[in-house]
Amino acid sequence: MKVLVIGAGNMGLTYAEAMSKSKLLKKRNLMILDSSPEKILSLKKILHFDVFENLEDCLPKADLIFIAVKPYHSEELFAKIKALANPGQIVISIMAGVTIGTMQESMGIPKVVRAMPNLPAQIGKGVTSYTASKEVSRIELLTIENLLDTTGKSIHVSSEKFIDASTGISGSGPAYVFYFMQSMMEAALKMGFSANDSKVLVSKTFEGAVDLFNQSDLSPNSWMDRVASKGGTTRAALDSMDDNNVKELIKEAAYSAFNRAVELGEEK
Ligand SMILES: NC(=O)C1=CN([C@@H]2O[C@H](COP(=O)(O)OP(=O)(O)OC[C@H]3O[C@@H](n4cnc5c(N)ncnc54)[C@H](OP(=O)(O)O)[C@@H]3O)[C@@H](O)[C@H]2O)C=CC1
Ligand SMILES: O=C(O)[C@@H]1CCC=N1
Repeated sequence: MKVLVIGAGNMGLTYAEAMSKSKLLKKRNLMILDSSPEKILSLKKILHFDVFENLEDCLPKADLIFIAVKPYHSEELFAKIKALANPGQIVISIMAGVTIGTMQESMGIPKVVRAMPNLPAQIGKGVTSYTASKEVSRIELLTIENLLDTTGKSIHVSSEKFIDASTGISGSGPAYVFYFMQSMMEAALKMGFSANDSKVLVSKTFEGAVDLFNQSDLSPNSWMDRVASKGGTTRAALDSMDDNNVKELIKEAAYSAFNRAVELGEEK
């Protein structure tokens, strides 16, 4: 099986590295294409895969086409792919919003998988949701799941609605965590800690809390109760967040990302 990754950015390069290093692909079965000349130069220094500058030279050889460009680059790319593709090829797209129907029609390829990964894929700790058009067979889907798992954990979802929804939870989610971290680091700096101490205090707090959560069946609410003493400091902070409606605002933010994913699909 030959895989072509289109778009060597944050996500495309991450998947190219992970898939080419896994035992799933034989040597030299990973091709990568990017439109930026500087990126091509740096990619050529990486030895796990073959680098291409023109679609004509690589697309016809691919069994699986992994699309990792920004949604606003997709329309132009699809038209070029359509001229070279054959209907037996399989497309996996990680683009936010762009629907399976649009991809089938614009590329003339019936077998399409839509997936939504997240940035921790870069360190093998990503989570990816995926769903497929009915033309993709069970065996093909199993192979694709194994490829997605090279960057972490994947979950199959029953419809594209859940791809847009997981964009609002896990796809964009790392940025919400960084937002919270940034806010806490700014508070620590204001309290007089050095930049380095602020970073250590905040990052270790996140790491420890997530590890605790993962090692038990307790809900986040139960863990909050274990930290908060009656009339104590944590309760003062949690009450302040509740008074300011922070939980509702976070839910609203996740819905904004979900809605934006749906909107991106409608813009096509
Ligand atoms: N970043 C994230 O955390 C996540 C991103 N995604 C999705 O992944 C996709 C990629 O995002 P990300 O990796 O951050 O984006 P990047 O901008 O980092 O990477 C995209 C790359 O594709 C290149 N490119 C653009 N058009 C073409 C083309 N026609 N042929 C070949 N290469 C092309 C770009 O080149 P140039 O820079 O010259 O335009 C760039 O190098 C997006 O659709 C996004 O929705 C999904 C989940 C998480
Ligand atoms: O912000 C975006 O549109 C992409 C999709 C999920 C994460 N980044």
